[in-house]
Amino acid sequence: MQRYITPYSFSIDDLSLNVVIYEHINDDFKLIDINKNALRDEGLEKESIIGHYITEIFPNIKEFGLFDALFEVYQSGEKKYFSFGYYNNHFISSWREIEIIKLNDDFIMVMYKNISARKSMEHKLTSLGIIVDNSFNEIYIINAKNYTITYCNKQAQQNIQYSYEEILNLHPWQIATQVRQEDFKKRLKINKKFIIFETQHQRKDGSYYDVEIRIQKIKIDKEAQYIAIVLDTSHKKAMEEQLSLSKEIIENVSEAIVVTTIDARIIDINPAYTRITGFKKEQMVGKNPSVLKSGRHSKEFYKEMWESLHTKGSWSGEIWDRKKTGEIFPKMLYINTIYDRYKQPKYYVGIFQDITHIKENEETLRRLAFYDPLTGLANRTNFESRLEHAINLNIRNNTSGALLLLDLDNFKMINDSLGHLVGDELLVQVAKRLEQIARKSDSLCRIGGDEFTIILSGPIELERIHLIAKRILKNVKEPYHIMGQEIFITTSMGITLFPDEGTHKLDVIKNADLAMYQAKNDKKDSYKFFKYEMNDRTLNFLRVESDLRKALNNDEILLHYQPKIDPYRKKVVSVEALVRWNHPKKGLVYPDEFLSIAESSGLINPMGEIILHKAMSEIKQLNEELKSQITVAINLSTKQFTDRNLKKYIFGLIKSLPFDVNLLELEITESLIMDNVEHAIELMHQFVKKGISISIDDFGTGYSSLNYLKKFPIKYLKIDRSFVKDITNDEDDKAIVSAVISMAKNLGIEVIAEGVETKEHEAFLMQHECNLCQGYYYSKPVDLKRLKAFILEYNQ
Ligand SMILES: Nc1nc2c(ncn2[C@@H]2O[C@H](COP(=O)(O)O[C@H]3[C@@H](O)[C@H](n4cnc5c(=O)[nH]c(N)nc54)O[C@@H]3COP(=O)(O)O)[C@@H](O)[C@H]2O)c(=O)[nH]1
Repeated sequence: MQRYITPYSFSIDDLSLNVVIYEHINDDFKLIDINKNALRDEGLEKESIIGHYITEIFPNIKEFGLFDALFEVYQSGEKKYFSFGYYNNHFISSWREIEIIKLNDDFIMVMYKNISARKSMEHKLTSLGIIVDNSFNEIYIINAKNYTITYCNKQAQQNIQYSYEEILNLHPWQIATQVRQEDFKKRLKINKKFIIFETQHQRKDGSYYDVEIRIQKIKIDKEAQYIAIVLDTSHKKAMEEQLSLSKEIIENVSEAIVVTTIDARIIDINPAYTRITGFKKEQMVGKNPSVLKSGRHSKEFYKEMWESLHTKGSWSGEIWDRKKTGEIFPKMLYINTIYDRYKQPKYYVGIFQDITHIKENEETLRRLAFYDPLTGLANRTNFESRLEHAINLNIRNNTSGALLLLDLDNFKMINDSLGHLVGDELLVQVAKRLEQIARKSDSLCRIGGDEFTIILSGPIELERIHLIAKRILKNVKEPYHIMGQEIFITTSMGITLFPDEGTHKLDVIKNADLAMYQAKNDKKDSYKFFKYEMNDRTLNFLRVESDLRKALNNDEILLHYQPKIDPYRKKVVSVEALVRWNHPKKGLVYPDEFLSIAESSGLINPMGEIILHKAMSEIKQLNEELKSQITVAINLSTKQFTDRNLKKYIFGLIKSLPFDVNLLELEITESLIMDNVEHAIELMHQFVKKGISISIDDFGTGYSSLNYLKKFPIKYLKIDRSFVKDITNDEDDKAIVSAVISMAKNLGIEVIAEGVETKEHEAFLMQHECNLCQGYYYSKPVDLKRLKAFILEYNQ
């Protein structure tokens, strides 16, 4: 008999809901009745559960809150609705929506429906919403009728930088701004499942990014909508561009590139690889790069390469390989390992360059560093190291070697007159002749313009050295036929023995140099053995002499002029020509450094002629330009004065230039006259007769003989600057200078004071009626241009 009473007049089996009746007994709920729907839904047999407690039927019932809910309703009598997820093994397997009603006595009615399907749909929709919202793609829903955007996800807002509300006010073509409105609509109208196209989206700030848009027509709530899924492809595009750039670079670089698997099978090569080796891609793919092996390297070489690849992941070095033609060539190879994402070696990439030309250049540079490009002989650097080696060898073997240093005589003249091409060819031919004389074990070098050396390796006897030296002189002076001309040249040679006369290369070279200069100065076309008497002073003398010889030909001799002043009229009346040497290496050289050498080597005569010619023509030009009558005083040295040609030369110049003889003054020293008084007086008279003035230079430093002075036809007497220097404070100098001035006056000789450096000097000299003054107080010796400027300013 049914003991519970439901609110319904019909049986619980007639209810469409699932119904279960429990009775509260012993703090548990015993299942009293269950309707058919519930049995079917739960898949239960009525007999197996009737009379069982709920905690027996659902052992984990307390976990779902149902037990507590039953108890609550039992105690309060109040109806209770709630839903719960029923789960097994922690997974919700089904959902129930429940109404619990207290019946009569201790009975409780539970009505419920299985809402799993609805719950699952709700869950799906929520998940989809989350997915859509959080998708990395921009997602838009567009109304198919008016093309307004009705939805966009977060990514869309983030990418185009508009707010959700702002986007809802936009049309798709206001975002994909490069697609015109009509085109956009046209594309959507094409009856396809979905359309895909690439364009760009414009952000709110006006900037663009690449996108791929997929649009599909769907129905939402029976309304036609477009769903647009937009993928930001800017990274992809950039990667594509990067890739295509990399590919382009690989295809076009001049370096060969080869990619191999880790077991060294070629998988790719670039066009430069084919260009360099001659092998095409199809011939190389699958092969081991070692097919190019030249056979030049040892097994150890390759072993080391692989070891480096395995331990360091890279190798680089020069390697010789073979081209398809069989030709062996050097290459600079860099191999690197490419690793996969698990840091495992995956490929090797080899990059190489054909360095044949670099090797050739290195060889050329090596040759240039050690060999003379014109003759192919060893150059100075090479010579010095060979000499050092030869000295050491002879020291070890207790033998003697010899160094022969040759300098061609008057080579410069040939070079200058016949041109450098002839000069070069002459050097080449001289080198060839010397090569024929030197033995294989001797070392022939060209150490400078026209300087050659031969190192005769020891042991060598003196007799043989003489023999070789004579052969050299003989062979060198044989005529040369160059560019249709017959040319003659001789050489001067210095010889020294080593280690006997020097154990250091520089000493040996210096000795040979000294001997060579000696040969050149004594008699060209000769050789000289070094002697210890040839010391540094000699060498300097010989060098200066040799350089001076060149200076005369090279127009290195020039003149400076120092004005002589009439202090009463404040006028430049005369100038003294003072020689200077514009040395190609040392710059301006003063007479103290070269005059005595010029004198003792006899070069003073040709140099004196240059000075006379320059001084007279330059002052003639100056007088013409300034319309002046300035006298030029030219110094004459003893050797010049005794030169028979001097008079002829000066008279010749006066005539040929022509030069106003009244403006020419010759300065000679007392000592010059005293060397040969009769000749001097005779010559002076001849000059004076012609109209030339004579002045006595450095008066007071030599004989200062008044007796003689009376006999000399001189116009001026120059008081040496050593007396003038102290005239303002040295009583002796004061006395000497005033005496000389008055004495000269008595003899009708005018006085010029040298070394006037101060106003006081000038004042003293004027007080004693000195005629002319010369010195730094007015002007130092200056070049012609500055002299002109000085005269213009001073004579104003
Ligand atoms: N045979 C030739 N001898 C020449 C020629 N040119 C110059 N010389 C002689 O060389 C000596 C040195 O001359 P230089 O170095 O040119 O010196 C001259 C002046 O610079 C110097 N001088 C002139 N004024 C002063 C001064 O106020 N103070 C000072 N400390 N030095 C001064 O004196 C030299 C000129 O001397 P001098 O000839 O005696 O007037 C010198 O002996 C020259 O003669 C040449 O072409 N041929």
